[in-house]
Amino acid sequence: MAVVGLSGRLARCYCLRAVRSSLCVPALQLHVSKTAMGASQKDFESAVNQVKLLKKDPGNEVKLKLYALYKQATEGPCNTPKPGLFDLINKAKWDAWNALGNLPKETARQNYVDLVSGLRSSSDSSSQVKPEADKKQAGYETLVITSEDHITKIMLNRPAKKNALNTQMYQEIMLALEAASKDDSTITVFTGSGDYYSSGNDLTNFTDIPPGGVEEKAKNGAILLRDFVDCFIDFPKPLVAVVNGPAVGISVTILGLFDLVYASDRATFHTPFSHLGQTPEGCSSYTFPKIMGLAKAVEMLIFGKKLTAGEAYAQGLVTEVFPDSTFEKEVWTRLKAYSKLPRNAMRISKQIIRNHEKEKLHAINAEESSILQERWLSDECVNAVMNFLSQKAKL
Ligand SMILES: CCCC/C=C/CC(=O)SCCNC(=O)CCNC(=O)[C@H](O)C(C)(C)COP(=O)(O)OP(=O)(O)OC[C@H]1O[C@@H](n2cnc3c(N)ncnc32)[C@H](O)[C@@H]1OP(=O)(O)O
Repeated sequence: MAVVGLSGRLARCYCLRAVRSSLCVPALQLHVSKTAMGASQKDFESAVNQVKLLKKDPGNEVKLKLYALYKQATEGPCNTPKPGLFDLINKAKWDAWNALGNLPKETARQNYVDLVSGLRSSSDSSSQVKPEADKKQAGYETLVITSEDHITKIMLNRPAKKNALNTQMYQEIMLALEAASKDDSTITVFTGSGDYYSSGNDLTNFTDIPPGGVEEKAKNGAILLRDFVDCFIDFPKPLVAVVNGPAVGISVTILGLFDLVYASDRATFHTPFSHLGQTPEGCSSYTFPKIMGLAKAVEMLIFGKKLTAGEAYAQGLVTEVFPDSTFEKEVWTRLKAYSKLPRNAMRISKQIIRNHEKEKLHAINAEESSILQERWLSDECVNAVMNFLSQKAKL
């Protein structure tokens, strides 16, 4: 899939269209092996046909699962080369298949049959009221995604690395946002697992140099950054950050694109771009001065002043601060009440509030990404990253 080289927005549209079409019951485009024998094979073939007749689209997660089980059942364990980082669709499919490891073909066949049977019964009873059970969505490695009470919660889940955003996490977040924009939820919530909200960009992202060298690496990084931030600019539903602990770098800057930011009093907000030889992203060069005034934005974005939750609240970046001891309880009670508000009214209100700035934000995002592409090649940035990686420096 040719994502690289297309402009960010076009690439994202292309990519999301491709998710929808290429994951659309992929197993059905392949031939069923006629060599495997037995009743289970017959059930399997029948299940493959039944997928075509489902009344309701089962969603990308389930389609990925079906794809993986189909491949495992017909070809065995995944032994094809891993697609490139930016080949999002094929990588998602490869990851799903590869995650099945050495699952025997017979078991994969059976699991496929069971999954289709479950889908058929839920499809047949789709007019019934669905239970609001907390459901962890499969297929994500760096995120835990649950849907409950009309809230989709996207939890950054690399606590041992302080939820640093590696390339896979950026890509999974984009897929999760696309899915959340279409699901039944009324609001979408980001939070972190463990003691940090997020330590920002994973600095080891800079170490994996492609054959085209550091220039290609920087170019790919700028495309990824632009696509990632575009997803937040375009997200149609109310977006809430539940900032459970310290937040650094890009996890802070994109807060300017959120609709509500709730913070524990343990949270801090740090954008040490100059220290890292880098420059602001996430549209913060525009949103921060607008939110907090030029003087305070400069202190954060140029001089890297770390704000406490109370300071961030005083400057308008945070909606409300809660004591850490009661943070989860108070915030989720509030969000559950909000999630019962009429969905369309909230979505349309968000559009009215945000739409007239969208084009401007996309342009700012493009400019910030392209400036960073140059910065990542500078000695200032390379030295700062090397210092962190060689454990000579921390924030
Ligand atoms: C492609 C899009 C690019 C967009 C660009 C965005 C710009 C930014 O986001 S700039 C911000 C970058 N972030 C940092 O510079 C933070 C670096 N981390 C630290 O300074 C410290 O780890 C910390 C202050 C966040 C936490 O210190 P603490 O002593 O409490 O914990 P550690 O032992 O350092 O961390 C545990 C573990 O996690 C690893 N880690 C933490 N943050 C990052 C990170 N951002 N990138 C890579 N790895 C990180 C840390 O190395 C430790 O790993 P080990 O246990 O393996 O040693």
